[in-house]
Amino acid sequence: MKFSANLGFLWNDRPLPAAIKAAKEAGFDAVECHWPYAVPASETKAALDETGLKMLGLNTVRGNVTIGENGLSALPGREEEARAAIDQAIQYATEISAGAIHVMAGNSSGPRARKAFIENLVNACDNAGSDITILIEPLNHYNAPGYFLSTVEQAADIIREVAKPNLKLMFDFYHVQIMGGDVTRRFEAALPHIGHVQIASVPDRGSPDHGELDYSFTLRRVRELGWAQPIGAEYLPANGAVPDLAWLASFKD
Ligand SMILES: O=C(O)C(=O)[C@@H](O)CO
Ligand SMILES: [Mg+2]
Repeated sequence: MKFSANLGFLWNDRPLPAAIKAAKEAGFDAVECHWPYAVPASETKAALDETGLKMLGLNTVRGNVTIGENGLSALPGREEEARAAIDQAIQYATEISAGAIHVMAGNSSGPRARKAFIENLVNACDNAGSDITILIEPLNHYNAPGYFLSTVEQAADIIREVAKPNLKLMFDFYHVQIMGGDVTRRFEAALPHIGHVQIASVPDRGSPDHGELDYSFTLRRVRELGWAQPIGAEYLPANGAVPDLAWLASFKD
């Protein structure tokens, strides 16, 4: 299997270009991040070019994080800000040839929120073009209480309704296990919609070699089902930002 280092959590104690180089030295096949915007895209691109790693994805900004905002795209009345966040992400992703943008929904619920989310996703898919995948990710209700999107089934409904070929599901096993479990069957059912896969141990969101999910089984099944893209290692290192990587050698090709 191939793995992508999620630099939102791994090596997040250093500037993004240095984190990209650390991921390369550690043997990752790709990288992904959360919010790279403080670093000029030219600097991120230079590190990607130097290491030969691809940036698989980045997120749209969350809004006012000091009051707990967690995305803008499913917030009725905030359409202008949501569009600006999507435009910003598309521009950055284009400059660094990133593969995907995770459009963050935000904390909301109900039909007006759904309508706003769908309209923003249509706009994101149309403006991103065919080289950039737009991702939506269900988040669990412990880490993201009140988040608009919490299950893969809800996300699949939205993907069907938006009906754009470049809209896909971010299937994060950590969140999916917490929100109902049965992860292997649900992965298989969602497979046609999946655009990226992420992992972490449950419930502590640590390295994927412990906890209630057995990734040596789960990832074997993921591979048997034909998934060949790098899997995002999105976990919280046990001792700060430098990750424990014993798991990587045992899971990698
Ligand atoms: O929290 C996650 O899981 C993610 O993948 C992030 O991109 C959302 O902040
Ligand atoms: Mg995730």
